[in-house]
Amino acid sequence: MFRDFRKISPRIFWLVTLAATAVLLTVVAVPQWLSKNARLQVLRSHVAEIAQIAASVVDGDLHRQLLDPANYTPELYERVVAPLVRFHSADPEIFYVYTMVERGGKSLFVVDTAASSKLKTTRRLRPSAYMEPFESIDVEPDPDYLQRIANGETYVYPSFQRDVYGTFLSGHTPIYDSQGRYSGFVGVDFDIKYYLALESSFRAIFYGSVAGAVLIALLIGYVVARYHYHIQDRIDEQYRISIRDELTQLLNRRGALRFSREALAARVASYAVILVDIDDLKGINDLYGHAAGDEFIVKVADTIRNSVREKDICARMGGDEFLIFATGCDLDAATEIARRILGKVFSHDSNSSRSHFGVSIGICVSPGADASFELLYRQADEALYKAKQAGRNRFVIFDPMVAA
Ligand SMILES: Nc1nc2c(ncn2[C@@H]2O[C@H](COP(=O)(O)OP(=O)(O)OP(=O)(O)O)[C@@H](O)[C@H]2O)c(=O)[nH]1
Repeated sequence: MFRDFRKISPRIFWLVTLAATAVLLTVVAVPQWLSKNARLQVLRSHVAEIAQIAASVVDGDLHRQLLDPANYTPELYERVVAPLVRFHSADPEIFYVYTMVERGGKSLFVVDTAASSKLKTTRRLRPSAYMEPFESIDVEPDPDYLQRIANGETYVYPSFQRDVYGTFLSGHTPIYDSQGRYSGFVGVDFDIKYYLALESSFRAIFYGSVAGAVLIALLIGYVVARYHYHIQDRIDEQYRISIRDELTQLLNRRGALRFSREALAARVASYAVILVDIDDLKGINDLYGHAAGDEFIVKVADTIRNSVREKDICARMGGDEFLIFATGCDLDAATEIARRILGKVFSHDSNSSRSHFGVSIGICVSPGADASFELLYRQADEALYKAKQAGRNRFVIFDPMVAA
């Protein structure tokens, strides 16, 4: 039973498994990829909202004053950063919270909550100094982003960016003073580890789906390969039946023709066709019954099979006629086969109305590789006819001189 389960067509198994894997992985991976992007967009919206809330707690007038280094005092710095520190302490998932101003196309840090001793965080943060220039490592994806912020847009990077402080998804929102004038902007940074932690459960789902897809593909491959094997096995079986004679299990006429032509294609030095015909089978049937006739047919078939080499083709061509098609068989060898068969099947018939149980044989040997099956068969049949004419229970070799 277990062995039976292993009967599959290996080539079909791998082909179908690979095709099913490709289809299923596409079905699994494309939505996963799309939803991963969608989740990043959700995170970007979240970062934008946090940046907007952070901007709303900053006193725009004080921040505007601090933009001029001439106004800088530690007290003013503390007053500007204090509400952001409270905000940041309330949401420790945010990595950095700071404000900036643009000077000559570059961003400079103004205040940074990391610089305050009042910030409640467990992280080790690296504070930026007042008016320290911002250095990005990655290329800015949107070179006009400072302009867009100045125009009132909340700008969130398309994806995570590396700078000298780490790898962050950053959002920036403009700050306005009480007269509605643009007065720098707030920045909030979310660390990539925060994102990876959020993504870890989705990654587990992704790998689970991929493993599931591969398993299903293997199962589909197995079922199809098993079915293919089963169908092929049945076709082979039908073919085996279609070229065999049921009674004797020798090849039938169709099988004999096919294998003889294959043997002729090998173009060996000589071929022999030996036709064996039962003597007076009608008499055996009439006197002893059809079953006895069958029994004698089977006996002749077994004798023929045991009198030739394994590679020689043996067939029952019709009711009482048999064919031996032997490759690389000269006249001496063909004659020896005929003698052997005659000796083994002959016996006297005790009933006086019949003389014997036996066969007659016609032999035709073709020297050379250019033999034609039809011609050899016809000539062997002529020789067989002569054997019958001469009194049966004998073999006759086809003689081209006599035939001519
Ligand atoms: N028992 C049996 N008889 C068959 C079978 N096939 C054909 N026969 C019979 O074999 C006989 C062949 O008759 P013929 O061709 O005249 O040949 P024969 O009686 O053997 O006489 P000769 O060949 O001239 O010696 C017929 O009576 C068929 O009915 C079979 O499968 N089983």
